[in-house]
Amino acid sequence: MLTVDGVSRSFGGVYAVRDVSLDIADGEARGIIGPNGAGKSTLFNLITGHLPADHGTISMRSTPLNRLAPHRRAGLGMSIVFQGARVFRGMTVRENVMVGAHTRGRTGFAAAALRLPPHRRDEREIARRADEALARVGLGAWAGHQAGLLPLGQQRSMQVARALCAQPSLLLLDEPASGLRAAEREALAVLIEELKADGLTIMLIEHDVAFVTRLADRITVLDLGRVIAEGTPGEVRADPLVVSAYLGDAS
Ligand SMILES: Nc1ncnc2c1ncn2[C@@H]1O[C@H](COP(=O)(O)OP(=O)(O)OP(=O)(O)O)[C@@H](O)[C@H]1O
Repeated sequence: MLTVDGVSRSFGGVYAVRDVSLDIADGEARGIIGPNGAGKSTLFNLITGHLPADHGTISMRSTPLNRLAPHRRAGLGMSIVFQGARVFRGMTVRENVMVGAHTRGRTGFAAAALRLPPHRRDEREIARRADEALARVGLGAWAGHQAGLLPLGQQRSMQVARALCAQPSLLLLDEPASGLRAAEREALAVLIEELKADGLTIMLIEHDVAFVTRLADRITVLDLGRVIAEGTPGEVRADPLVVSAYLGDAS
């Protein structure tokens, strides 16, 4: 599905991501863990095209991505839920989700967010897709409600629906469980399991090792921008390098 080959990115001479290579199989759930500042979010931004790489190549289903802008990559089936993704609180849940489809539609994300006049036919189709995505994450009944009224856990599901509205084959989730209470985490974990069962390929950045261990087929561990370990959750947790760099007492 996705191949990252020797990718590096530095800021002011300091590597945020250094010579990282990954191969994500179709239908795989890949966890990305590592201490603060390890380069996890930067890696996602390199994959989505929100940041250009200094070196290396990224390809999706053998299509080289390096020269493609984020919306072109989205068009190839890649969708991201950013860390702390924005909720338009005064808009309805459906409208919040429709914003996601505009990354693939003719009208842009900004126009959607500002509610500029869209193309009508596009708009009907996008509303239909948004309702489908909302039903998929269990928020069908909330479509017409103001997004700001949703509890945090359901706002997170709404953001997943926003990403699903673009009909991705690869879904990137950057710390989707952060700030959620135990019951909300559990609901999100079940949703991610269901999406995986539907055949979606998933990349998941998460600090909560138990959460990522439960969901990931394989885990990649970053430290100081480099991959220091990769394997099944069991292999990674047993790796002495990982224990000293990251897991510490949590292992
Ligand atoms: N736009 C930027 N400008 C300058 N430095 C940056 C930028 N983005 C990231 N960095 C630096 O790159 C390194 C990696 O940051 P990144 O946010 O990718 O780590 P992370 O593993 O996602 O961390 P966290 O778990 O805290 O979210 C850090 O040292 C960070 O300060």
